[in-house]
Amino acid sequence: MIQISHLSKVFNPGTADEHTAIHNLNLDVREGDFITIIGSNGAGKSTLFNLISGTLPPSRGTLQLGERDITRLAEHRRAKYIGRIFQNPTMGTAGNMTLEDNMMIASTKGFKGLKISLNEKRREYFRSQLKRLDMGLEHRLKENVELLSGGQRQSVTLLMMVLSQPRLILLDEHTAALDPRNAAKIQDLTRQFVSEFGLTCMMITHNMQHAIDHGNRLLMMDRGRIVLDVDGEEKKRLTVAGLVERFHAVTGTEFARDDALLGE
Ligand SMILES: Nc1ncnc2c1ncn2[C@@H]1O[C@H](COP(=O)(O)OP(=O)(O)OP(=O)(O)O)[C@@H](O)[C@H]1O
Repeated sequence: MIQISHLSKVFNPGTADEHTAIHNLNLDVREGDFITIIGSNGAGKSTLFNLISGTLPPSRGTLQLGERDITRLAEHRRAKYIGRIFQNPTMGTAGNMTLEDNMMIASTKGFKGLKISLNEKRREYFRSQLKRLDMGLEHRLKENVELLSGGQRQSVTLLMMVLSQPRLILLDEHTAALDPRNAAKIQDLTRQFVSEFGLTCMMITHNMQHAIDHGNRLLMMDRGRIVLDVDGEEKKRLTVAGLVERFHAVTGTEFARDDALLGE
């Protein structure tokens, strides 16, 4: 579905600050894959997402989405196919606009959508979708999104993303800024949407247990490389202790993130 070949990213090339954040990385994401990604600090996880979404151009290598080479495709044009949710719950929605206008923009992919009719039929559709979140938001269509809590806002972002039907969804620690109850709620919704809509999804998490509990495939990154790629039955058998051990075995270093082990 998405094929990443010999992808490299070098920051500040030719200077004293030169740093290779992604090293000759190869990855074939299959249709319907739900991939969780863990890695030590600075492993290159967000840089990989920046390269996939087109936020950054690669130094070398190619990205192919289906039959199409998207290596040089501008970020805003990729956005139709590749959706991304960030840690910060305020980033996925426009706070000073109403919930229904936010949903209208997402469902029609652009501001011009507002000129199309936001009629009662559409409102009813938005209400029925918002009900899925089980947060009572179906009664708050006319409220500005900035009035919602972080957890509610991130749920709306997730719902809007799913409804806009991108081919690939990138979740960049999308629950890390939420309190544990809301984080668990969003993780549950993520799991539910992925299976219900058959989404293809990549999720960065610092929580090893989440990485084990979610998805069908797990990648571990270290210093710009994928050092572990596990799926199927082997993934189901993973444990946090086992992952830490394997990280040590393949990299020769300790996993440098305490929060990953503490499950915070
Ligand atoms: N714009 C940039 N300019 C220079 N160096 C960068 C830039 N973006 C990232 N880096 C460096 O590239 C490396 C990988 O960073 P990245 O943010 O992708 O890691 P990460 O795995 O997401 O880490 P974390 O878990 O700490 O968020 C780091 O050493 C980082 O300092």
